[in-house]
Amino acid sequence: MTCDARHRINELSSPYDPRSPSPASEETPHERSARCPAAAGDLVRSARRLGYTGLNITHPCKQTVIPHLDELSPEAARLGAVNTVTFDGDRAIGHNTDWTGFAESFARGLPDARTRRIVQLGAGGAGAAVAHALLTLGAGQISLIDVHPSRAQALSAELQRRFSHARAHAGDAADLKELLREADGLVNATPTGMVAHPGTPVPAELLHPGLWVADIIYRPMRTELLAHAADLGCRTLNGGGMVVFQAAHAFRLFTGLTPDPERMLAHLATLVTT
Ligand SMILES: NC(=O)C1=CN([C@@H]2O[C@H](COP(=O)(O)OP(=O)(O)OC[C@H]3O[C@@H](n4cnc5c(N)ncnc54)[C@H](O)[C@@H]3O)[C@@H](O)[C@H]2O)C=CC1
Ligand SMILES: O=C1C[C@@](O)(C(=O)O)C[C@@H](O)[C@@H]1O
Repeated sequence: MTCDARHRINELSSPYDPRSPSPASEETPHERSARCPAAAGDLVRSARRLGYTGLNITHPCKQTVIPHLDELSPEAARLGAVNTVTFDGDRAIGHNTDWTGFAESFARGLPDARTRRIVQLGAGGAGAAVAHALLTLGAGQISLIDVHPSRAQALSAELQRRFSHARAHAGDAADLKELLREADGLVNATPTGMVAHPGTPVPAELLHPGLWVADIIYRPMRTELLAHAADLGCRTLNGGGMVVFQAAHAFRLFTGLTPDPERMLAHLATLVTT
């Protein structure tokens, strides 16, 4: 759930924090993002009281919401991140459909891609879900690179514990050229390339036609990285599939119904036109 949606819920229920110095509508974006994690528990309680069936949770609340839940699905517990909450009577249950969303998108979009060695940029929340999906699908080894090396090291240590020591390691940005030369695929799980953060996280000259390249950014669908990769003849996967399938899986949890992903993908294409 976005902060704006949360504001709407707060307007319907009692204010979540009477000590708040300024009404939500007057907050700066910085103030708003600073209070989001702290408000997660109040939000879950308000939504339950108002009769919501469930919620989607987004950055930066996917971890901070966990202490306010009664139960986690096994995968949400393993990942330590929740993007979907369902209510079952009085119980709030946390799920993670980011990783299943990426897994389904990857399996459909690059069905026979070699996954012996993969380089992944970005070891944040979405990066954790993507790496978990790739290793669950059978990837041999993932090299994680992040501008904050400690994040790549922490995620790699978690993946080693969850899968095996040999299947994840934290790489150094200085070794990117070498790592890509040996790799079957590259995944961008950083914000670099978004409309708000233009550019590419990998210089075009480091790409080669033997790589498949996946980007989880979906605004724009064709990032600079994907454009360079496609020009070289690489197989590419955009972020539209992940966002659609994580939503489809959440919808199934909320309603018990399986939505039509083709229709959702077509609809997304009309919404994201850049
Ligand atoms: N398709 C989808 O359904 C989804 C897509 N996303 C996309 O994934 C992006 C990342 O989201 P989160 O993981 O939640 O953000 P985050 O802020 O938790 O993690 C991003 C990570 O990337 C690192 N980073 C930034 N620039 C880098 C660079 N040039 N090279 C290496 N590392 C770099 C940061 O240090 C950080 O650790 C978002 O900006 C969004 O575009 C996120 C969630 C779902
Ligand atoms: O991170 C995201 C994106 C999202 O917040 C959205 O705005 O569509 C929905 C979340 O379920 C997902 O995990």
